[in-house]
Amino acid sequence: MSHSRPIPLVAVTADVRDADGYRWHAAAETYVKAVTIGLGGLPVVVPSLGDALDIEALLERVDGVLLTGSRSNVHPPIYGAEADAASEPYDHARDATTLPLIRAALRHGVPLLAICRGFQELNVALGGTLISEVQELPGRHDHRAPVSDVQAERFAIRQDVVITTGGCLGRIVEAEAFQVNSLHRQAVGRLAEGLTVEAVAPDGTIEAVSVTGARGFAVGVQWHPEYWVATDAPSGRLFRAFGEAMRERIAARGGLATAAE
Ligand SMILES: N[C@@H](CCC(=O)NCCCC(=O)O)C(=O)O
Repeated sequence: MSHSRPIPLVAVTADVRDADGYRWHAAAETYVKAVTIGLGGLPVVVPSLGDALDIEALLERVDGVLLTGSRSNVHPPIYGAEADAASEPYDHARDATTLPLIRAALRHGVPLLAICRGFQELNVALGGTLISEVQELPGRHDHRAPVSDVQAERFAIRQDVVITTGGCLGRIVEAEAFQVNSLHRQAVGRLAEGLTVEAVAPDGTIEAVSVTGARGFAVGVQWHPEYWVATDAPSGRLFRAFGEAMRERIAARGGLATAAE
């Protein structure tokens, strides 16, 4: 059976958690649901196996990569900073997987959407740095999640972002400024050379980037478009653009290989 509108297969990155005597590789439901609801894709959670994961084989089979958010932080020595208790928790297995995955996806032109930690991984993967506890820095606002036991309150849309004029994100979301949610303690420090700023917060925090001259869709956002993808216009447009980029690549590669063909 061929699809008139192909269903992109989307690699979704996983956190590593230890519980009940097992090591789990997991992605939050909001991300995998956003792939289905937001772009009509088929999510596949990719274990953070580091060198044991055949990234080239993965990228041959998937149509895009979604880098998820996480409460864990990229290990600071990776970008030349000191590791201290304040920047914990870490997820070394995830770092060892996502950073090479980002570089390989960009090399092959595989569409990539990076969210929050994923956005920070994109900057680090291309040689940039991060700053920790951004809320403690002079002139910066508090970008952490509101204190609440209710997820909808933690992911509330409440922070202004201003879109870079003439950038790709502005064309995607069809807006010059809008509000987003904000659930992060770290932020971009030194922007990687290969990235273009697509949005900033009022305090100057970089909130979105694109990969300069990328072969395909390659966008990262510090906020969480997955959470309100069904109801928030900029979130929905971003996921639909990600989906269309994957469908264009599928078509350019001769369509989906399906069992019936
Ligand atoms: N840990 C990093 C990245 C932030 C991030 O991905 N947040 C998502 C977690 C959502 C939650 O708190 O439930 C940072 O803090 O900057």
